[in-house]
Amino acid sequence: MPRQHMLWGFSEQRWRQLQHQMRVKEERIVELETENAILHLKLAECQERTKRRSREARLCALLRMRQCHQKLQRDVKEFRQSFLVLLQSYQDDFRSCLSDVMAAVQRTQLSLEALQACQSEATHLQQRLQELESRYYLEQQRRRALHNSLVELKGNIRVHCRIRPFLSFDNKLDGSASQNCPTPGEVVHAADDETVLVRCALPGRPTTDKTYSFERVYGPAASQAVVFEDLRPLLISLLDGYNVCIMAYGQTGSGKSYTMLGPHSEDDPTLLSGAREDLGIIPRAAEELFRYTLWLISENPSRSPKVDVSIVEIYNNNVFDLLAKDNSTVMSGTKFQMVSTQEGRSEVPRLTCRAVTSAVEFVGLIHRGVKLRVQHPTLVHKNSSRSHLMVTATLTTASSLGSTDPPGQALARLQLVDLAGSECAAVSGVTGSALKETSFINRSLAALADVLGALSEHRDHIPYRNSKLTHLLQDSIGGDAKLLMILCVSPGQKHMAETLRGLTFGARARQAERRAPRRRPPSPQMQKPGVGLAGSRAPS
Ligand SMILES: Nc1ncnc2c1ncn2[C@@H]1O[C@H](COP(=O)(O)OP(=O)(O)OP(=O)(O)O)[C@@H](O)[C@H]1O
Repeated sequence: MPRQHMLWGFSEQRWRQLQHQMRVKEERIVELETENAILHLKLAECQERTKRRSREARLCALLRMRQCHQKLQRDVKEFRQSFLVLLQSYQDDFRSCLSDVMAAVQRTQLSLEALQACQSEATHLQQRLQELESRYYLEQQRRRALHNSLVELKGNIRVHCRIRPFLSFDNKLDGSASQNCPTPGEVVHAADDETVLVRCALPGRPTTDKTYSFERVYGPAASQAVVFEDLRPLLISLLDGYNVCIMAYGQTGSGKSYTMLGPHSEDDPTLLSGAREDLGIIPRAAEELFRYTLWLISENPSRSPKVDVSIVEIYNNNVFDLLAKDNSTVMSGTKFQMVSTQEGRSEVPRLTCRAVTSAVEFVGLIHRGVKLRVQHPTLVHKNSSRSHLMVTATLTTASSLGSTDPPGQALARLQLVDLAGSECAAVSGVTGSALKETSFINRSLAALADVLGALSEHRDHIPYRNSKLTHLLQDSIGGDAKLLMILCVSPGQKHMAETLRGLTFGARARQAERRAPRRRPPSPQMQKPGVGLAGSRAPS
């Protein structure tokens, strides 16, 4: 080496120095290699640790995943179970709903069948109804014909006789009581429902019995209701288009006003306030008339039946409009002339005619009219009516819009008449102007007797125009109009002469028959079924 280093020019020292340095370097290399080995070792350890940790982490993750999986499995299982339960309940619900629906469908099916059965039944019933309606119409025609034949058989002019009770004023007048009578002084009796018996006992002569027959005879105990019930069927003729007249005839104090109106006096007219059972024919007929109008409306609402009322009194052969009269001055009312229309009807032009909508309103008008009626006290009784009272109710149909009926068609007329008393001036004790009244009364009643006589003899000329009374009654006591006369009779001996006259008058009147029906031809509207009064079924 020394040679070498000498060759290269290094000194020994330098050589040594380099050698030292080399050794140091080698040592350092060893050191570094050791360190490197250590580091390698550490690295290997780290790597090992890292591997182990990552393995552990993976294991943990796997474990967690497994746990999750297991939990999920459990959840799925639970969910499945609850789903199954739910499904089961849904299925149950569905089954029950299905059975409900099926039941409902079945029920609907049954209902449908029932409905179809009902529909066919309804169709059948409708056909039946139509059949019945046409049969009803035919029956209705027959009923009308039968009812009319019945009324005609009984007589278009009928007489009912009513014997009033023996009253205190009869006693005062009657000094000549018959010993043969059950009640002293009472000589007129109802022998039966159709016969009046008058026991005639004249001084110095043997007692003789006279009998008179009428369609109906009422004794003193007969109530107002019984009297009305017997004439009610006659009012039904109004519905068939016939004019009807009900009049009370009889001597002064025999009970005409009582029968027609009810008990009343000038100071206390109980027409409105009196007991129901005391009501006379006029208020009862008013109720009946409105019962008919209600019934007509129920049959055919488009017909709107209407009732117009006029009230007149015939005093001294003059016609006075009681609805136009001034309350304070009794005789200040207008006198009316009568005319005959082209159709031959008797009418009083400009007569007040009030439309009434109820029986109460109707009776209210009569109440007002009756208060204005002329009355004078007579020896027989203090409230003697000195005029004929005539209440006329005209039934019309005021057809409403759309109805086929002609508007305002007059269908029938009801006349209710309370005649003034027939009397013998000597018995009633009237003088002066009252005597003149008596003469007018008797003359008009004689004219009535003439008309009835002419009718009974079937004369061609009926003297309606001989008095205002008969002229006004022309439409009600001729042709096919129905007249019912209530012959009122006092039972006392004192009135016997007048009673016998009245009974003879009544017996003659009942023979008054028309020769052949002269009914005015029914209007087209009256021929239709269910239209107009003629086509109506009479209420029971
Ligand atoms: N059936 C009867 N029951 C009870 N009282 C009666 C009956 N009929 C009449 N009267 C009574 O007899 C009296 C006379 O009756 P009403 O006034 O009715 O007679 P009238 O015939 O109308 O008389 P006039 O013609 O004079 O007016 C009255 O007091 C009345 O109350």
